[in-house]
Amino acid sequence: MQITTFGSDSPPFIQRNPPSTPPPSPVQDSISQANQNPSIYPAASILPGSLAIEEDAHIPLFDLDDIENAPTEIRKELIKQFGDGLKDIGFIAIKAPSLSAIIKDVTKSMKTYFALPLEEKMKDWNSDNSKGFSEQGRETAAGATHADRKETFFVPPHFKKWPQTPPEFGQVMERYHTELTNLAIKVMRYVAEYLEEPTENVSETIDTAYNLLRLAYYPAPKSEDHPDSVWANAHEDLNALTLLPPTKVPGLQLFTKDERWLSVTAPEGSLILNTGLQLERLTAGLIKATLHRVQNPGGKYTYQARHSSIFFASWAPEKSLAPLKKCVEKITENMSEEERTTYLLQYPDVTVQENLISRLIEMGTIPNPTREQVAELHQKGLLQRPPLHVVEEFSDLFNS
Ligand SMILES: O=C(O)CCC(=O)C(=O)O
Ligand SMILES: [Fe+2]
Repeated sequence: MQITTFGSDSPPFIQRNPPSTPPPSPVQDSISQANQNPSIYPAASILPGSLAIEEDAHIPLFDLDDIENAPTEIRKELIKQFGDGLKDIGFIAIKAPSLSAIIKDVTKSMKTYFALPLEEKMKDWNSDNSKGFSEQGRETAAGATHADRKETFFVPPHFKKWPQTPPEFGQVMERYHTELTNLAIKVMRYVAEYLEEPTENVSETIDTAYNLLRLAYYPAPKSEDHPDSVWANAHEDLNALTLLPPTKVPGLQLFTKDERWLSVTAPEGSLILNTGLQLERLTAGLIKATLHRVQNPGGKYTYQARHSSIFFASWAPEKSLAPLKKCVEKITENMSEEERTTYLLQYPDVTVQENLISRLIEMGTIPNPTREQVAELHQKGLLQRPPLHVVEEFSDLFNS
């Protein structure tokens, strides 16, 4: 099965929404609390400044050239800081001045495109929502009461049906896709070095063929918008790693380990980098996918729109996400044998593709999975948080 062509409500493969029912596992506590407790997982509001996140996450900024050119001992230290940033905060920034020109072109093209009348953009809509344009209201996070307030243009690998306006759109996006694939491969080499793994275990199958680009236009809030509707509801990314340029209008927020929402910003000429569920599985949770969302920050930005170009790097569908031995040793070193066994149940030996399908079922994006699909995924230790209707339909499988 092709991974990017599921019939779904939303472009698949990108985000894991927080589950509507809190997960039982202790390691998911922060997420489940976030869902249950409105004071730490507040509904968004567009009222000026009402929920403005003024506190910045202060994500660390790295220069990959510094790492590359550093003498051995300093390189070791820089790699440690780089990996610890991903492990402890989940988001870092990397300097990318050579990409400034293409990022400018991408932003210009997408601004022109999204400013077109809706009827025009709808010509680029595809019924399976897995590529091209999607209008507002197409994507609702599981458990959320309102759809994300955004329009998107989704560019899967080998995309060919480019919009006519602006004429350079396709060429610009293809160039951006290639540049960011190269950068993702480079970043993964540093991740491998941090994990003390051979490069091929980590960066090998990051390839243009699996990487996806999502252009997002978040319209300026209007006074008639429902106060609970946000630009993008809280989620974790499903892929291996995500790269995105900082935007003029802020709005990206991460959920910290001590359960606070903080704003994610980075200097111009850099890219923000966060990691997704594929890397979480491969590292047995050593580098976890961090919960994040996008919402208008209020204040002087209250009535401003936002444009964002998000690049999702992924491994090949057949790659095994069985946790790497060294990562397992590190993360479980202080656990008892029993704790270790329980902990590792959440990271079974599954492929990228199996993980993706199970997540899409959990999110409701594949609403009617077959009995065979459910049985196989459940037997592999996936579908740990199945939607209620799936449990009811296949209760014998879940009770066995
Ligand atoms: O627009 C952004 O800043 C991030 C969007 C995002 O998290 C996503 O599309 O997965
Ligand atoms: Fe995301």
